Amino acid sequence: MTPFRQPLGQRPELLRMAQVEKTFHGGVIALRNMNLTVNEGDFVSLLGPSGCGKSTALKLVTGLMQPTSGRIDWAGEDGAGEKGAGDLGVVFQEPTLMPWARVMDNVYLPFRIRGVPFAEVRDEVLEVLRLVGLEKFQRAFPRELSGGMKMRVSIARALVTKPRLILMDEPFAALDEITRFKLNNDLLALREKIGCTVIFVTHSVFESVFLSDRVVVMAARPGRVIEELTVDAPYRRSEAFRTSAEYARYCRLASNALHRATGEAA
Ligand SMILES: Nc1ncnc2c1ncn2[C@@H]1O[C@H](COP(=O)(O)OP(=O)(O)OP(=O)(O)O)[C@@H](O)[C@H]1O
Repeated sequence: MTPFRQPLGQRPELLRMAQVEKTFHGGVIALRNMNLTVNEGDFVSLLGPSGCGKSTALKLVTGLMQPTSGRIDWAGEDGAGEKGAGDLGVVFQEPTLMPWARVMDNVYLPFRIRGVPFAEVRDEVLEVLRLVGLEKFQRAFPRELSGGMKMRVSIARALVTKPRLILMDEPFAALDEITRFKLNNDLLALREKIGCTVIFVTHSVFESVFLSDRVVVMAARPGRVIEELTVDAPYRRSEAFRTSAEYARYCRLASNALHRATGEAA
């Protein structure tokens, strides 16, 4: 059984942040005593007010930025291990595509960086484009695509290497509401097919509840986790879930937690 089909309490641990602190030059304490465990198959949203350190937490998980103190440990490593490039896929708010390259070449990029010839991974590139619904646009250039389509390319590029963990930093924040709903639905369908683990940063209570099985609420100054809400509603979630009393109840709980987080920061 893929881990995300297992009950939350029974999934193997993937990643643990323990008492992580990040202080930037100039003395800004972005995170202090940040504790978070992510298990294989989890869809975890980091929800919190602006400046509470959500993006900093993601950057620390990538290993491109180091904590000032505390530990970030990965299952199966002794704690000091470097992440293999195939272990992480990252999607940002801006799709950050190469404008001069066709869709298929943008998606091929993570392999090209590793020196893998296109012929060897052509099938993987086309398969992931099919999964995000863009197989007909494989030869298009980014300028020919809508904002939502560019984001799909960015997601395809993050998924093409089949990473253990996908990090998403407000990927849909710049999109209109209808496109955002559609991409939320499609992201869950993709997860259903691929079974990946996701850490998803968002400001949106509605988005976090719709997507996640765990909503982790953070407070600012200093940034840290203050509450966690388990969304115990079955996947695959549909429009019926989006309009259900159950969804409204979870949104109310998450919204109250966010108010407490903001109140703590005031
Ligand atoms: N490179 C940096 N140098 C100094 N301060 C920084 C740096 N990066 C982030 N910060 C500060 O650290 C704090 C946390 O920033 P971060 O971007 O992680 O928050 P966030 O929750 O993702 O915010 P938002 O939701 O607005 O994107 C903020 O006060 C920010 O100004």
